[in-house]
Amino acid sequence: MSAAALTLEGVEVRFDTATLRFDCTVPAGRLVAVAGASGSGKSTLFNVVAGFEPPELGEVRILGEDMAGRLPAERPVSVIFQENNLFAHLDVATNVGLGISPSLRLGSSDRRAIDEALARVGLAGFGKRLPPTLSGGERQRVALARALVRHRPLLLLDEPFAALDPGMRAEMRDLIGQLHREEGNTILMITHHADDVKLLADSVIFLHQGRIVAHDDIARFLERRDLAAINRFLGND
Ligand SMILES: Nc1ncnc2c1ncn2[C@@H]1O[C@H](COP(=O)(O)OP(=O)(O)OP(=O)(O)O)[C@@H](O)[C@H]1O
Repeated sequence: MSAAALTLEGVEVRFDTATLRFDCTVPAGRLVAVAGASGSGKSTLFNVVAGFEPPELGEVRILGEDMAGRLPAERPVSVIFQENNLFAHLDVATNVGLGISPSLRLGSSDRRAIDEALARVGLAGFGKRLPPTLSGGERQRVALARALVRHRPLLLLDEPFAALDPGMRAEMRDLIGQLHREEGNTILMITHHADDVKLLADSVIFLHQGRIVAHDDIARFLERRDLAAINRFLGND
């Protein structure tokens, strides 16, 4: 049997005012929405997986490997945040190149890979532009291109559409769906929008007060009526 993309086993994070506990197994190749009210623990879950928040207890495994002691840069993970994923003073191609080589030692095949990734996200010819001259949607697509050249098996998207208008949201959603189908990677995506869940995710991790209270295939999740927090999220009466 192939290893799960992600396993959280007895993971516990303690803050002054909250203790969060996570247990879940995400099979490889899924596009999982991570949802829940503000303060339910979504960002903390991502921080634990990416290595920014070492848990007090428990084990984080990615593709079967224990991540204990592995720094964020050493984990097979890429993260895209809501905003500020790019260095404003570096052009688009250089920002993407950082995904290949943090010291920017780039050969000609690397430059081809950068151009190819920009083309895949619909930004062919944007290489020399500086991030402040791009729209919010374009900047997020540059961040996606950088994730593409990294080829990490696990991609964490922390509300990647939050700063975008509805038209750009829909475009980004389509692009992420398409790239996920092409790459066959595993994606976890935090969202506050039921539409993103319905249109993009194949399964859902739903958090409530620092616990994963549901982890369902999308069809089962949309039928749930047993938890008030999920009803609120889905807009059920
Ligand atoms: N560094 C920290 N120090 C103390 N408490 C924290 C810290 N980070 C998170 N918490 C607490 O942990 C809980 C979960 O926070 P978290 O940011 O993970 O929620 P969230 O679901 O991502 O919220 P939002 O949707 O508002 O971003 C909250 O009670 C929060 O106050």
